Amino acid sequence: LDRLEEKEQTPLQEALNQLIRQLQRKDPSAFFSFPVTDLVAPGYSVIIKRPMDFSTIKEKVKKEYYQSLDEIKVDFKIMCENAMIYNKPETIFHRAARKLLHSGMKILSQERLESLKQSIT
Ligand SMILES: COc1ccc(C(=O)NC2CCC2)cc1-c1cc(C(C)=O)n2cccnc12
Repeated sequence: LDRLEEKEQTPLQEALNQLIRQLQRKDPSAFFSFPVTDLVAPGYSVIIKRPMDFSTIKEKVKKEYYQSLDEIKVDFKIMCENAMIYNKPETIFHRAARKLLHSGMKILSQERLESLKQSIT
């Protein structure tokens, strides 16, 4: 394939991107769409050792980093937990993270992932 042609998406990549779309709908303020910078969050890069956001997760899907549906759950949880570590409980970001984690765990539930796995094989 020459550089410009989009590579075909694998079934796993399609399923992962479908899950990410469902998860991002639960982040209407787009607080989790892009990496948090030290500009908007002073000291962030010192406090948070494993930054994660939806754009990074999508990049990892594109680079075929995830070998199974379950692996995206790890990065999704890190992304939400980072926000609950850095931001104080009463902030809009901490509250948004707790809500996103809760709804995301339903979207990424074992039974949901199991049935998606059937559709991939
Ligand atoms: C990609 O990150 C963001 C993008 C946009 C915004 C944003 O719209 N901020 C305005 C709402 C109050 C100012 C906030 C954030 C943001 C996310 C976060 C997270 C996820 O911790 N954050 C923490 C402290 C300050 N800002 C943020």
